Amino acid sequence: MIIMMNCFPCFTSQKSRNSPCTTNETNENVEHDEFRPPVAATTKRIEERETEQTSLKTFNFRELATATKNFRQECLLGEGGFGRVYKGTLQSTGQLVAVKQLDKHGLHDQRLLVFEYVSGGSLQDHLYEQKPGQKPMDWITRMKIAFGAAQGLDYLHDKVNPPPGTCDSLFLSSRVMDTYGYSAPEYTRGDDLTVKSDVYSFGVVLLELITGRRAIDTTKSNDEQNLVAWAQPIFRDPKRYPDMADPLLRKNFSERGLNQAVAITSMCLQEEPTARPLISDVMVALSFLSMSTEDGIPATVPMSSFRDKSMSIALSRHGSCSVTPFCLSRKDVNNKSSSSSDSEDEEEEKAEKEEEEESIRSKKKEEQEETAGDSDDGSDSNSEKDQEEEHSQLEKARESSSSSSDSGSERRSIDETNATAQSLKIKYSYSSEEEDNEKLSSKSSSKSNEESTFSRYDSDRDHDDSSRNTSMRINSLAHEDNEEDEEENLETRSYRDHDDSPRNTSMRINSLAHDDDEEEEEENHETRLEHIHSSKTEDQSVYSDDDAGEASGESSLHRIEAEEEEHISSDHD
Ligand SMILES: Nc1ncnc2c1ncn2[C@@H]1O[C@H](COP(=O)(O)OP(=O)(O)OP(=O)(O)O)[C@@H](O)[C@H]1O
Repeated sequence: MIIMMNCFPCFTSQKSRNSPCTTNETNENVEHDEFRPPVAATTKRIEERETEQTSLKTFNFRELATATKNFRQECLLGEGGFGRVYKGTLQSTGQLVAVKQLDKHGLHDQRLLVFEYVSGGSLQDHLYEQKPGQKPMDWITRMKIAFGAAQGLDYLHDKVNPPPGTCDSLFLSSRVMDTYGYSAPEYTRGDDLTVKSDVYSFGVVLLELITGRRAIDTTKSNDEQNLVAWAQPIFRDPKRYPDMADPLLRKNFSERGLNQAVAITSMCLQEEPTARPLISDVMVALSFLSMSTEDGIPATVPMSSFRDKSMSIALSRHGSCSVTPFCLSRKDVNNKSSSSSDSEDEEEEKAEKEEEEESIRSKKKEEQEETAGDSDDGSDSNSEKDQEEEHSQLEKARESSSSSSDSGSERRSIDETNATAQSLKIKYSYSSEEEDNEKLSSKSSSKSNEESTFSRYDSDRDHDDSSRNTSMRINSLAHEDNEEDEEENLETRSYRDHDDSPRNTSMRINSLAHDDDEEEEEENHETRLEHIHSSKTEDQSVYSDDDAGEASGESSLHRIEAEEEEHISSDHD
């Protein structure tokens, strides 16, 4: 973490800067695409070694002094919060390095950190200090940089041994102090720093990329000097997201891509560390946002890509995930005018309403099951009573939702949304087309009179001839432990709910009718995702269940079972 945060603002370009400290310019063309662990140095160890886990290398002081010509002024690259950074050439290998000399007057002793030399300048140079005639950095490049940075942080959080957080606290605290504008609120509160503190700092960098504004800019008016403070009210008002974009982009980005990037940023910058996403999920989301597409609209993100479902739900609110009820298809996005936000608002309000309703139903079901467990008799009459209660609760939720949407101002904040999203656990299961069609047809006749969440998808299906439609249903579940039992209960409940229309707790997406292009793209994403997740455990691997279905050439039915934890519905109690 410590090392890589300093590497974030740097990336390579083909041309190198000439420096008297450069003795072997051919090394400038070192391949940087692939992430490699940083190199660290300390004067306390004189032997050079490689460990199996991290490939950490140590150097002796003499070697680094020679490389930097005894830390000569002409080798000075710049100075940061830690101290000065010198360019050097390792005599043994000829490799170019940047040697950061931690401030001698601080409490760091004589510590040096060694980085691969990055020849293209810093992110700040490219974002804020463009040379005359230099083109502003485009949207996709910004997303690629964010993706690369997330990969680096993911490596440090998940793969390096020892992971960040085991470093000595003195070092950590100095570093954080010097990165004012990037430090997480828990640091100011004096709380422990965790990997989620890094996620916050990453969020600040992401916000810089989106807005083209510095984390701290004292040249701006008081209320705009601190970037995060400036952005927080905007995070709560999605209509204003497009206003956040760097004006230098001249609106050359898809609105959906921007909305998703802002949504991710907003999650990273949550006040409460536990509400922030895992960097691995941020990385996956950015892997999609950084893909160039013909129409400039980012790919839809398969929900199963994420370890924590809060990310998929947050993205789905901005029209991304391919299997969520709230997302828009590419066709929909194309049909939307870039500035229109009314229909998006409606979509979001509808999604919020559905979420609230689902939450109430789920809670009710849990209670019903508990009651059924306590007493064997009288469950029918109880269930009727419960259903009446449920109905009235749903009505209340609808009323409050519609009154807030009428006022147009009482929008749920992103923070609240994320908190709700955070508590949703979603599981997937797949079955064959035959089986699914059977289930779907028996349900379709009893489809709720209630306004369908999935009407958009249904209509897509109606206009699509493809036999490879992907179907999905979302059902609410009360318990997580015994999946098989639940599966049966789920089906029973699901059918009963249809009979009880319009209080239909079973939500279905009958079609995510992909056109051929999207189908192809989906495949590409799957490949990429598999790559990203290759180091994850088997049960986290993506699409493992899908493979069987695809092998038989059948479309698969994705069933999402959403379980809401008790605290979600506490709002409605
Ligand atoms: N690996 C590197 N390759 C090339 N230049 C580098 C490298 N690391 C740092 N520099 C340059 O050295 C200067 C100081 O870097 P440093 O990392 O100390 O700055 P910073 O990111 O502002 O510091 P801090 O992390 O303490 O906030 C920067 O201008 C940066 O461009």
